[in-house]
Amino acid sequence: KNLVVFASGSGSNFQAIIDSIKEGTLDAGIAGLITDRPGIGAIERANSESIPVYTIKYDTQSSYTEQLIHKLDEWKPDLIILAGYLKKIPVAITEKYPNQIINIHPSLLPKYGGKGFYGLNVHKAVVDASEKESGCTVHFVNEFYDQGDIIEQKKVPVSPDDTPESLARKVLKEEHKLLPKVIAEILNSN
Ligand SMILES: N[C@@H]1O[C@H](COP(=O)(O)O)[C@@H](O)[C@H]1O
Repeated sequence: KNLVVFASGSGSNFQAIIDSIKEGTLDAGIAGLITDRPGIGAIERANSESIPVYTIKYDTQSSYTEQLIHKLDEWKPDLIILAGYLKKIPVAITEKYPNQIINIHPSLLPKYGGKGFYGLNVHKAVVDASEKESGCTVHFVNEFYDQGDIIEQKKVPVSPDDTPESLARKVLKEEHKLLPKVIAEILNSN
């Protein structure tokens, strides 16, 4: 089974997928990594595994869509994974790959999701609201940020002395377990 991963940052979730394949807990291959910016940690991880990388040359929305259609036609994914990818997926792609695109988000959606909620500011909002628990969510991707059907969530307790940084570390640890697990479940159910 063929995976295509999208990332915009350090790529630790991408690495969790690579490690699960190496450990044999995920029976799949990674056809390629798509990024919207150069020089990120995810690209270094791909290079050390000789995984092909495509960096989008973003000028117009239509060329963005065309580049994605072209690359995905070439790499023929069975499943597309957004692992810390910040740019919106065009509706032409979500319609072409219904229930074949998943995203991981570092909160218990629908809380603290949507435009503007990404990275550390999610955890800052959780701590500022004195939430007792947070967590992470894997969901299908549709044309609205973080609003596709929820597939699975993992809860993480928030302790009174948690900072956004310490909470982010706790949640990221659970993300690295949840994402490969959900990918395996989807591939096994197809
Ligand atoms: N969408 C969010 O962005 C962060 C990316 O981390 P990494 O996978 O690039 O290390 C993760 O917390 C993920 O949930």
